Amino acid sequence: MDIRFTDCSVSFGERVALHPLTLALDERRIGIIGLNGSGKTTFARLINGLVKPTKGHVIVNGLDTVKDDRAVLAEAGFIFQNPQHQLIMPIVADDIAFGLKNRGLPQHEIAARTEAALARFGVTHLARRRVHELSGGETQLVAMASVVVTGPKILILDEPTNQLDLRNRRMVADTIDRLDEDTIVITHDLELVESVERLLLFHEGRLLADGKPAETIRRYHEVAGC
Ligand SMILES: Nc1ncnc2c1ncn2[C@@H]1O[C@H](COP(=O)(O)OP(=O)(O)OP(=O)(O)O)[C@@H](O)[C@H]1O
Repeated sequence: MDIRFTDCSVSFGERVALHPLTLALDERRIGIIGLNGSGKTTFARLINGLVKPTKGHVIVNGLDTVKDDRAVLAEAGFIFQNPQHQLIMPIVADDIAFGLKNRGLPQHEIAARTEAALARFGVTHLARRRVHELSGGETQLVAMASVVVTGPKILILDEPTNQLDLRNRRMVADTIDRLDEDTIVITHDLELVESVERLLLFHEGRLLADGKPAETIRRYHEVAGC
């Protein structure tokens, strides 16, 4: 990935969610940690243009998140903290096909790509299931398949193991590890980011640490006071 933040800040009314930040990200595996409300999600949403900078610019693989907003959405896929909210169609396979239909692809290509995405995430057996009947782990895998099928180069995952039991957590973590796409993972699950190439720590809307996981996690314990 090639993501550049230039003097970028975000305010919601009076509240500063992100203080001015200049930063370049070019690793394949990046993690983001920090206390609740520290600015992690705001930072991540800047990357695919869901949040626009109040000041400054964010450039993602050469695209400006304000000027090229549609192209940025295609470049960087976002899997939300509660992925059930991003599943739109009632049936799993239809949900995975939805983004492809929107792009006007021919039916045979939609069918082939949907099938490949189901297989890639190990959810072929769930193709005809209702999305609201899926377990937490299944929902996470289907949400990843629905985003990845459209071909983003970067995947942003917001707390992907939140609320998963030990087995589903392991399955989702292994799936993330094997992704070909570049990933940015926001999490409170420190095990999930202990082997990323670069780990960022946000605190009160500022980037407080940025480096190898062990050192960033040490700083996190310091600011958390435990
Ligand atoms: N749309 C919004 N409108 C107003 N304030 C917002 C909005 N989005 C975020 N904030 C505020 O910005 C700050 C940073 O929020 P953000 O969601 O980025 O934190 P976070 O580190 O992801 O938190 P968590 O771990 O709890 O998910 C918080 O004080 C939050 O209340």
